[in-house]
Amino acid sequence: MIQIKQLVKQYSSRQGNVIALDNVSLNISQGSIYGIIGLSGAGKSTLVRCLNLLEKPTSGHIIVAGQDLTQLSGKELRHARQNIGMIFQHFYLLLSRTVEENIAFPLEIAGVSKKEISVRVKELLHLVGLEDKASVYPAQLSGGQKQRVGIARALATKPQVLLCDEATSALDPQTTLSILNLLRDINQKLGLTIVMITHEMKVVKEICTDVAVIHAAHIVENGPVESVFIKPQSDIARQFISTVFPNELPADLLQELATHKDSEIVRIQFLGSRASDPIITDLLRSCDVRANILYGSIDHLRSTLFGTLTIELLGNPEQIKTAHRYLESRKLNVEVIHRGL
Ligand SMILES: Nc1ncnc2c1ncn2[C@@H]1O[C@H](COP(=O)(O)OP(=O)(O)OP(=O)(O)O)[C@@H](O)[C@H]1O
Repeated sequence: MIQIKQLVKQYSSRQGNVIALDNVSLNISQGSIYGIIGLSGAGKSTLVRCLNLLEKPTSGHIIVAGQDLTQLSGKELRHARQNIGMIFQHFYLLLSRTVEENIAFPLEIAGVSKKEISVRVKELLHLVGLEDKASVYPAQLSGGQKQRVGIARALATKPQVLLCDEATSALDPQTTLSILNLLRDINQKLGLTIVMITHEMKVVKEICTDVAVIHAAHIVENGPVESVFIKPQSDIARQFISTVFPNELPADLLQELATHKDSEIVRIQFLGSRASDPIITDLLRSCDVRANILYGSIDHLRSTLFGTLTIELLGNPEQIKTAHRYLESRKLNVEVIHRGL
């Protein structure tokens, strides 16, 4: 649905040139919820603004639904943008207009008839659960309700793509979850492609199907969320994952464990139904090793269970090797944290 090809964005200022995006390429498939995560200054906002050409790329191509936006004239671009809705951290609602007038705004600009606008606004109010707020002003709404209006307004022209720039960053955790659930429902109901720009891994964990990690103007890794969580390739991805699945052992415990002989500390990760398997009992029954459980957690990655278990395997090198082979035969991801053989 969206292809980003060799995108470069350079800003020039008195202090010199800043390369905000350096040769960024990504494919975002139709119907996905694609998270783009990075620290402050990584280039996320620049990327999302380039996606609908609010920011003109220095070079590269943005292809949305087969159309290269970088090649369009002003008029063609305005038309193409109707296919790309956008919501923002600070909502940007028109304060002098009621909820229904805010939602109607893009339809008025698109020249839709009053009768059609009225029907469409009712549908949208229903979609975001704000039927009873049609005539109130933004000042009378909570943050979550304001974002619902933002979503309804963004969907007014029936876009195929919704860009979300830190859409839940101004909301409390409970409201964040309700907005994320709404976005997931809309993605499923309408087959909408959603791009979520965020600095919070919990957003990715809750609803994204795919994720790209952006760092210092580069995409450092990307792929289906499960693959990135199970086998992160970069330190920055590992750091983000540890904010939602903490798995670090206390340093003093690690130091003490490091003095053990004939021991290996491993982290085992499992997805889906494997999370409920009695792995440790099976391991101890099948292999002649002892196991010391150090840390375990289990939570959801979207709707799939994702578990982490850190254990110390105790035995001679041959016994530990056999234990590894056994865990691998169970299709578990095993990472060695320390080897004291
Ligand atoms: N208009 C501009 N002029 C000059 N430099 C800019 C401009 N906009 C962004 N930058 C620089 O480009 C880099 C990327 O900024 P960007 O706002 O895209 O990052 P971000 O990941 O969205 O960060 P944040 O989460 O803090 O908004 C930063 O070094 C920033 O200082």
